[in-house]
Amino acid sequence: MSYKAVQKVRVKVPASTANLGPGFDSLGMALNLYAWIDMAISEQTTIDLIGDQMHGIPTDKTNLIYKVAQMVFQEAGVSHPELSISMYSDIPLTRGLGSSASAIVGALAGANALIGNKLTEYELFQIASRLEKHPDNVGASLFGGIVVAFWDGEKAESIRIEPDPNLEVLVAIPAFQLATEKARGVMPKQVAMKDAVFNLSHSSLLVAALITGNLGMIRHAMKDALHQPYRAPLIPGMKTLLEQAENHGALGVALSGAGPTMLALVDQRSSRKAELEGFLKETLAKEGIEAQTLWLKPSREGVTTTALQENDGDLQSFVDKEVHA
Ligand SMILES: Nc1ncnc2c1ncn2[C@@H]1O[C@H](COP(=O)(O)OP(=O)(O)OP(=O)(O)O)[C@@H](O)[C@H]1O
Ligand SMILES: N[C@@H](CCO)C(=O)O
Repeated sequence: MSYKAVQKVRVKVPASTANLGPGFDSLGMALNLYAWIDMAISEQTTIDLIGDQMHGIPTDKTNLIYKVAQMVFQEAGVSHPELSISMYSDIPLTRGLGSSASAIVGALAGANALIGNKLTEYELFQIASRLEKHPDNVGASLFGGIVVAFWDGEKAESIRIEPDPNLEVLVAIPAFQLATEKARGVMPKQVAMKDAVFNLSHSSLLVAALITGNLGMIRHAMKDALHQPYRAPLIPGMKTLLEQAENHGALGVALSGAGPTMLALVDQRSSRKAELEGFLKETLAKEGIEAQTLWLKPSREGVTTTALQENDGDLQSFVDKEVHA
């Protein structure tokens, strides 16, 4: 991490999947699907959103990235009211792949780089958790790998786990959006003790399986009684996928974050990948849901920043040359 203030910075931030089934609001994994943000201190604020992914995102000072950057400056006791911001993202919005967390973490890291990293990663994690109100997506986007975390309303703590090298991730991204707020709204305010114990034991077992590389245990551990049963009616086909994907080659299956994306963990050595992908797509199609499938890997790296020089190209040309190369 650089401690020298820079004029212009390029941020690369990974997508993330939260919960991994039983770890509601406490487990997250960074994925190798990325967003990029260029940020510079400027005379006048401009916000340039590149690509098809960003429909509906404001381009004035109400923009989340602008607002989060200002929080960093305020926390560090500096004033930079005008910023030039460009963003490009391959992370679909409002689908359960942590788009809001990527925007928050990207903005925190970018603004912090512009002021010579005055805030620590731990401080950024506190701000990010406060903003998202849960630490799972932001922890994964910030630290990379698999993150086990809590946020108690005041502070967040986390430990990062190195993902097993054989872990691969298949996501099925439905063509409709589901806001986290809506998917949290269907959950009960109180849960039965037996469901709490169910999740404690399964989440703990899942963490142990991920740490020890016991991939065969994932099918037993990746079960949830706290949020998926309530969210299933919002995603037709989800119940069938949860019940049957393991019979088609998945190590385990879960709703990704607040959905609607469905996620399967897969051993990359599996010979049944095509079968699993077909099963996910066909199950959703039977319910009239068109879904895009993507094969991903855990992203070992969290958010990174690179100082840009005057003559470095803009984000659009970087995306054309490097991302879509
Ligand atoms: N680059 C961005 N700039 C500004 N706002 C963004 C950006 N990306 C996401 N958002 C905001 O975050 C909202 C999506 O957040 P939401 O928590 O509902 O879904 P998600 O983060 O994609 O999924 P999940 O949290 O379930 O993984 C968008 O509707 C938008 O308001
Ligand atoms: N843990 C969160 C992730 C979505 O932002 C949830 O499931 O609501």
